[in-house]
Amino acid sequence: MTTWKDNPILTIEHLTMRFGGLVAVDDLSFEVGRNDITALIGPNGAGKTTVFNCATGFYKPTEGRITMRRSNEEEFFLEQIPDFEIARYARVARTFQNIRLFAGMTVLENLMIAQHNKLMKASNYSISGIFGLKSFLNSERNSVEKAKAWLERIDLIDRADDPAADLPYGDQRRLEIARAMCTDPELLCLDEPAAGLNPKETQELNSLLYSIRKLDDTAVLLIEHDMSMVMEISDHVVVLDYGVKISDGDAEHVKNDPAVIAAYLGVDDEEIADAEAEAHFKHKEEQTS
Ligand SMILES: Nc1ncnc2c1ncn2[C@@H]1O[C@H](COP(=O)(O)OP(=O)(O)OP(=O)(O)O)[C@@H](O)[C@H]1O
Repeated sequence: MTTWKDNPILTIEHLTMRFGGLVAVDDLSFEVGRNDITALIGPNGAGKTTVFNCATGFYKPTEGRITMRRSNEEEFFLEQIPDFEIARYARVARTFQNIRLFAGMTVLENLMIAQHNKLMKASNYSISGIFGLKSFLNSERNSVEKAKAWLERIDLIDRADDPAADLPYGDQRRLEIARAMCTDPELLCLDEPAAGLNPKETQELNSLLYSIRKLDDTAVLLIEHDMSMVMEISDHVVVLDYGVKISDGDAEHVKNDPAVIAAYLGVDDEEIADAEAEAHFKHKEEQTS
């Protein structure tokens, strides 16, 4: 079995991001495996979204290197290139914490618009599309087919012509992922994909992520607070606290790492149990006095 160290698609080295006096990410290094689902976890404000924003061109890091290695062996230093090049050439796609579908467009149109760049190229960036240029028509047909195939996969083909805003929340989340997948990414970055989902929707999301890893050769990097989901689906987990990496390994390793337990709870279970017993005792004493 290969690991993230043997075959990384993304390598983050000494990444630091400062906002004035605040160090949001502090000398962070880790790898994302090409065949893995990798989770970036940590308490609120740990710096997870800042890492995503640096890797996808929304922020220019203060220091550090972020190397994306495509399957054709091309390398891109993501900290140096603009966000549209990261998506188009380095093939990194992302979703955000809040849903960003085009609510008034149909479900199918949302997947078509993700393929806009390809269609523009086929039209030679001119009005050739209007005159029915063959290359444009072929490209348009392929885009519709791809969009429909994704709707089949996420079980929304029957809702293709409905406005995206009419879908239940869990379906909107999966549609966003399908939209990102329509850009043919090699690395898919998902910011809290399970937030707000019920257990059934979380299971549907997990199946989708497993299938993306297996069928699409796309690595998945996700930020998530739902620990049971993270521990179930992740091959690799990286834990941040106050911008610093405190643990890095498989789910089993991270789950049992005292540094992680302390970061999430502040204190260990025994101390919590003792404190609860003491509070209970005091309460009883107050009642009897
Ligand atoms: N644009 C910004 N300007 C100033 N401070 C920022 C900016 N973006 C993030 N921060 C700060 O950087 C720190 C890390 O924030 P970040 O959003 O990356 O954390 P997070 O781990 O994603 O948190 P959460 O789980 O709550 O989403 C926080 O203290 C946050 O306030």
